Amino acid sequence: MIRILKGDAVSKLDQMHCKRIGQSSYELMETAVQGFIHWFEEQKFTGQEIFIYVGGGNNGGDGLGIARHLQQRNYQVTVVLCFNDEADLSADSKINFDRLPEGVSKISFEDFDFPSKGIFIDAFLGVGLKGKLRDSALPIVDSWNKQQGVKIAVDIPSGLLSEGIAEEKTSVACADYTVTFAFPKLSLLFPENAKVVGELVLVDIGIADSLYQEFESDLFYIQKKDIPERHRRFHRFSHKGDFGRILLIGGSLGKMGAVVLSAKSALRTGAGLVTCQIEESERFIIQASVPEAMVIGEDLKDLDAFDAIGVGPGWGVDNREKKLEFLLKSFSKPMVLDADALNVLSQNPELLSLLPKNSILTPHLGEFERLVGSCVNHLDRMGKASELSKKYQIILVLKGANTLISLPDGRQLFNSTGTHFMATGGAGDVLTGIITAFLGMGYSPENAAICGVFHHGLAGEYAGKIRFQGTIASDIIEQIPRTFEFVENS
Ligand SMILES: NC(=O)C1=CN([C@@H]2O[C@H](COP(=O)(O)OP(=O)(O)OC[C@H]3O[C@@H](n4cnc5c(N)ncnc54)[C@H](O)[C@@H]3O)[C@@H](O)[C@H]2O)[C@H](O)CC1
Ligand SMILES: [K+]
Repeated sequence: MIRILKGDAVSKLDQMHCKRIGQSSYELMETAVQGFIHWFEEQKFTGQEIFIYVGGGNNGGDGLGIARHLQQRNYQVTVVLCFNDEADLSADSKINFDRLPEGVSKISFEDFDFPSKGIFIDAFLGVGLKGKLRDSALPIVDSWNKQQGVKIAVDIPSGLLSEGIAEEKTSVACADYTVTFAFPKLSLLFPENAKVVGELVLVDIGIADSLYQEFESDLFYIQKKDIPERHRRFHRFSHKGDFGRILLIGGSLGKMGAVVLSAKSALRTGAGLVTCQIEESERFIIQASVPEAMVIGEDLKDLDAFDAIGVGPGWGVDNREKKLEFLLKSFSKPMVLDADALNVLSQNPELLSLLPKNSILTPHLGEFERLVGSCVNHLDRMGKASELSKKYQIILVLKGANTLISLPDGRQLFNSTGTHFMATGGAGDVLTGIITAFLGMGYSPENAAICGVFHHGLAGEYAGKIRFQGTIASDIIEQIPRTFEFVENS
């Protein structure tokens, strides 16, 4: 799994990589440029003029290389020079500046009349930005933000710090896409920055995973290649018991759909036997909509028969405190707590210390803040999530665009799958079903959380490609089986 590095570690990583494999820093820049071009061509943005804002550092160097490659592919390219003097260019940028073909138009920012439409590429400032934008840079960012057309940031939107938050008042060049190199810079993963980052694209520039291990960082980025090794293998003689007996506790009058969604998701993930514990009066709803699931209408006294328990979807909070306390005291294996189970915990924080070790809590931002108090921003949220995980030795899955998993040992993992089309009622209940199913199959809680968020996000992406903003939670469930095919076979 790649680590998310901070501060000067980024340039150190580049240097070590170049030294180890005998590559020059210019060749590394060229790899980054070619990765960008590969992605760009796949997008089929055709028939428009391209304007590339270039700064004096290596981010600008990337932009100049991109200009050369695009011109060679017959695009009409203009580079907007956002530096004072050629002499100020970094060494690698100078090479790309000198290699600009005749066909690329060059114009200095001062002489640049704003065109009305085009494709805009921001290679003004990258991770070399220090502190707040200088006044001299403000008009450049302002002009960028007034342009009309597709906007693509190279590595990071100009003006955004690698670990910073774009507050309302800070000046940042907003992008529709950010094509980042090697690993996502931390700030690209913050929900507060979503509107300036746009869609996040990661370009691999060939830095070995093993090199990342030499850097201290508790932050990681989960990708597809990290998943198959975490899957449990089953064999010809595996029976439904091997795939886990799970219990889902939830639902209340008018909110039975939540348990239905969790149960279906668990079954589509591969759970062997699913039992739903619900109010007796609502039994018919489950039996009619998920015939594969069993139903228990009274409180169970003996929970030992179950491999995993998921509690909370649609449960309601009235009179649940004693039930949750009983559950936490009677089941010693890690369990999944979501939705109203989390709300009951927030109202009765003394129950937190009863949580079985490595239990998985899956709050959305609102549920999380009810648990820990309000947070100033995502950095603050990350800190509080980590504290809670360590204090109670639990796994926190903070749901959002890049769902964050906090582990009891302090590691924090960002997920890479998902789409805004998943912002729909019931998507969280689906995740509960998936994670509980993985736990029941004998996955370690850490792997159940990692595989759970990855498959859930991927199923959402597939559903979103078919249903767009009409995506509903049931569409996500339908796509779960396909995610296994993709992860294992491609
Ligand atoms: N491994 C990789 O990810 C690779 C990244 N590459 C690209 O290189 C940049 C980082 O390049 P660097 O030269 O270190 O810095 P920048 O170009 O981002 O910025 C330097 C530029 O910024 C000016 N500046 C600094 N602070 C401010 C400020 N507060 N206000 C205004 N201007 C400021 C400074 O004067 C310089 O002119 C990385 O992002 C990638 O795009 C490589 O291509 C290879 C691999
Ligand atoms: K940039």
